[in-house]
Amino acid sequence: MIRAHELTKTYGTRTAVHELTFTVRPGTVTGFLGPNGAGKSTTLRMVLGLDAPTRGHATVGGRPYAAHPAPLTQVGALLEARAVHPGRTARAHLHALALTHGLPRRRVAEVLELAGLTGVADRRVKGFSLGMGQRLGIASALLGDPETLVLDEPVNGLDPEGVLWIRTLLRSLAAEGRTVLVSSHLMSEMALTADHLIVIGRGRLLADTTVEDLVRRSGGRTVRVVTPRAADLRRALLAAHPHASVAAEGPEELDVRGVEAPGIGRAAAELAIPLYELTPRDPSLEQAFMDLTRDTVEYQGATA
Ligand SMILES: Nc1ncnc2c1ncn2[C@@H]1O[C@H](COP(=O)(O)OP(=O)(O)OP(=O)(O)O)[C@@H](O)[C@H]1O
Repeated sequence: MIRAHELTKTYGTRTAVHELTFTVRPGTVTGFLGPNGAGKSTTLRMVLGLDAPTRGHATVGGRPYAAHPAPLTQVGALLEARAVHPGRTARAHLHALALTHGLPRRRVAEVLELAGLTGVADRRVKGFSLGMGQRLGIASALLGDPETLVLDEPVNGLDPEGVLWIRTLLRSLAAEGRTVLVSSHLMSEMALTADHLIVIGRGRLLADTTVEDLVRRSGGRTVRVVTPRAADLRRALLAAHPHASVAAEGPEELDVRGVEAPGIGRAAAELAIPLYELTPRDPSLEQAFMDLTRDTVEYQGATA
């Protein structure tokens, strides 16, 4: 379990994290989401005792990270910055880590296997691709068989196979009852990996909820309709369903909210209006995320 209570970090006059309070529960993957510069890394660094909060506090397994006698067996962490000696092999790096933390040597072979690095274990880390480096970071995080995992942008630089591997790994670690907190700026990735989401923007909490709830809040399902008589169908739908919203997306295209596909089909049939397409659409989670964080994005592009 991770708890943050009114966690705040200021740099001079700039507030990077503002009174964040949240709980990350065991047995689930919790996604920590926010646009670039939202304060995710700063928050994770405070949770891991690498940055001192200006105010507030965070605990992991009931104590501040630094108060654990053997932190690596409590919390495994992958942060964006890699601190691996480039001249060392992956195996040597993990051995050194195991040795300094009093962990059994046999664990090294286990985590190399778990991270899919057995075949390259005796190569020097400086020759590793970004994806192999991420795998080594995750192997290091798992070395102490920790109850809690904190991973900052773990899928960065991974190929699709690597992304799938991380997703499956995180879900199985959570299924074993561990606490898994994973940050990302990619909503689509989190939707496939996380059960629960904590969303921040400009250092403030924007949502602490499930993926389904976020979809519901973003307005629910719509139906795309393509018909040569869009204007007639729009009038008929609005007359029969005054609370529906029917937006013209083009001369032959409607976006209907508040009437399900069968209702639209029946209304069209009654007026003998031909339908070329009737497609229920779930709101894109990416859209839900953008709606939520729109006002907090630091660097907006022309299309934002
Ligand atoms: N050491 C520092 N000194 C001054 N400002 C900092 C420092 N570290 C972070 N910040 C600022 O704090 C804010 C939050 O940064 P942080 O790296 O935590 O965001 P993030 O959500 O992890 O972003 P990204 O997805 O881009 O990694 C940013 O505006 C950043 O410029």
